[in-house]
Amino acid sequence: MEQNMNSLIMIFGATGDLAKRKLFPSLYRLFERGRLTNKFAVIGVARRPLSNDEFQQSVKDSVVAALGRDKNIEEFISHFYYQSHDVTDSNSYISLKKFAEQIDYHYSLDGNRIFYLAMAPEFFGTIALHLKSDGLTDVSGYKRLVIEKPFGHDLESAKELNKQIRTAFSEEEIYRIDHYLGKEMVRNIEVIRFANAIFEPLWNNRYISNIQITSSEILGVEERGRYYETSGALRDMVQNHMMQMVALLAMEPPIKLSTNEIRSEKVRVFRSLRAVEGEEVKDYFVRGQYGEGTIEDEQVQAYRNEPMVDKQSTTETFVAGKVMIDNFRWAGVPFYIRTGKRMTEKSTKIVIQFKDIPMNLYYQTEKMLNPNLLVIHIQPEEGITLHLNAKKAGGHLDAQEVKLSFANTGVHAMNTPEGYEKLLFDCMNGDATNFTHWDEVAYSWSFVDKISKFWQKEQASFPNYQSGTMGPNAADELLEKDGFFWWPVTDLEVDICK
Ligand SMILES: NC(=O)C1=CN([C@@H]2O[C@H](COP(=O)(O)OP(=O)(O)OC[C@H]3O[C@@H](n4cnc5c(N)ncnc54)[C@H](OP(=O)(O)O)[C@@H]3O)[C@@H](O)[C@H]2O)C=CC1
Ligand SMILES: O=C1O[C@H](COP(=O)(O)O)[C@@H](O)[C@H](O)[C@H]1O
Repeated sequence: MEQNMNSLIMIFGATGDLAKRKLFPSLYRLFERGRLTNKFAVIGVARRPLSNDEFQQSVKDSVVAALGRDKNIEEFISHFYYQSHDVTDSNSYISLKKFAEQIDYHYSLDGNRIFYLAMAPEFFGTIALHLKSDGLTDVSGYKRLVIEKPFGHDLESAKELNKQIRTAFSEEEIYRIDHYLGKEMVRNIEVIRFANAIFEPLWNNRYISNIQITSSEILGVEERGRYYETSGALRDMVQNHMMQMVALLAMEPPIKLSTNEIRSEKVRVFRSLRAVEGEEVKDYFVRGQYGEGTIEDEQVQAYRNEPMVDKQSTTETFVAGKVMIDNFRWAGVPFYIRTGKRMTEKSTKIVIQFKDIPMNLYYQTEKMLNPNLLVIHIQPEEGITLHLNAKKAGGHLDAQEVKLSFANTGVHAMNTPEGYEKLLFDCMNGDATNFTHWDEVAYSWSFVDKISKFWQKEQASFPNYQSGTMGPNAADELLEKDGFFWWPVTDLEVDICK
C-alpha cells in the first residue's frame, strides 16, 4: 500500500551532474506516470545564483536531454524552486527553513520532507548537522535523508559519517542509495530464486559449482579522475554494487518480504564472508589498470593519461576476485566477481553454473556435457536464460545445448534514470528495502579494507591490461586454478522475444 506521497524534496547539489542526468528525469517520469500527486515540490540548493525561472529552465532542459519529450513539462517544472546557498554557511539554513515552511504550506505537504544529498561526500556530515541544529528536521510529517555514494572511504570514515548523520536522522530515516538495487533485474534476483520451485532446492553447494558476476564498462574514467584516484574499482564498484549482488544471490529466504527481514538475511551473508588479508589477498583478488588500446575502432588513451590522474597512478580500474561464503549453504562454492573500465563491452551479467551430471550417456561419452547455466542479464538487455542439453531434432541421441530465454521487452538504455526513478518512488513511499542498511555498509567495508590495505603496501605493475580487453591475464588464471573459466559475456546474450 502506498504511503503518504506528499512531500517537499530538497535536493542539495541541484545544479550538479547527478541531479540533471538522473534525478530530474526520474521525477518527471514519476510525474508523467501519475505517481507524484500534485502535492509535491522541489527546492534545489546549490551555490551559484539562479532565479526560480532559470532553475526551472535547467530542469526542463535536463528532462528533454534525457528523455526527449516534454509533455506537461510546464506544469511539472512549476513545482521547482531554487535557493542559492553555501552548505557550509550556517546563516543560509535559517532562510532555507523559512522558505521550506512557505512551500510546505502552499502545497499542503503535511510537513513531509526528503533531503537528497547529491553533493560531494565531504559535505554530508555538515549538512546533516545543520539540518538538525537549524530546525529543518523539526517537522510534523516524516523526514528522510537520501545519501549518495560513496558512503565513506573505508570503515573508519564510514563510521564517522554515520555518526554525524545519525545525530539528525534515525537509521530508519536514512536511505543510502545503491543504484544497482534500483535495476529491474537486480530486483528480480529475489523473485527468480524464491518464486520458483525448480531453483531453490538446487540453490546450494550440492548443485552449484560456481557463480560469476561480471560488470564491465566500455567507458574510461572520463572527467571523474579526481574522485576515481581516491577510489579505484574496489571502492567504486566492489564495496557496494558487486557485494550487494553477491548478498542477494547468497541470502537465505527471508521469513517475509519486509525491509528488516530482507536486510537481516543480507547482513547474515556479509557476516559469513571469508575475510581475505595479507599475502592471501594474492590468491583471491586481482587488480588491473587499463593501458591504451582500441575500443569500437577508436584509439583510447591509458588511464594514466586521463585528466586529473597521476602519471604514475597505482589506482586500479579493474578488479576480479573470488569471494567465499563460509556457511552451510555455500561452503566450497566460489562467487567470482569481475568489474572494470575500458573493457570489451558494457554488460552486467550473473552466471550460475551448475555442477556436472555424474556421467555423460550421450554423444562423445568420454567428454562431459555442457554444464547447465542460469544467466541473469542485468544490462543492457534484461532477462534470464537457462542453458540446458537436449536431443538434436531428427538426430539419434546426440545432446546439444538449448537455451530457454525470457527477455523483458522494456529493455532500456544503460545508465537510464530507471533505477533512480524506482528508488525515489520507494523513498517517498517509505520503503527502504532497496537501500543499504548501515550494517551491510560496515561489513562490506571491513571486507574490502583488508584488500586495499594489502594493495597499498604491494607494488602494482600497471598498466597491465589493454583497453578493449576483458582485463589482465591474472583474472583468467584466478579461475583456471580452480578448474573454471569466465563465461564470455557476449556468447550469453539473451534472445530478445518481441
Ligand atoms: N554523477 C553521477 O552519475 C553520480 C554521482 N554520484 C554521487 O552523487 C554526488 C554528486 O555528484 P555529481 O552531481 O556528479 O557532482 P557535481 O560536481 O556535478 O555537482 C556538485 C553539486 O554540489 C554543488 N555544490 C558544491 N559545493 C557546494 C557548496 N559548498 N554549497 C552548496 N552547493 C555546493 C554544486 O553546485 P554549485 O557549484 O553551484 O555550488 C553542484 O550542484 C556525489 O556524491 C557523487 O559521488 C553517485 C553516482 C553517480
Ligand atoms: O556507481 C557507479 O556506477 C557506474 C556504473 O553504473 P551502471 O549503472 O552504468 O552500470 C560506474 O560507471 C561508476 O564509476 C560508479 O561510480
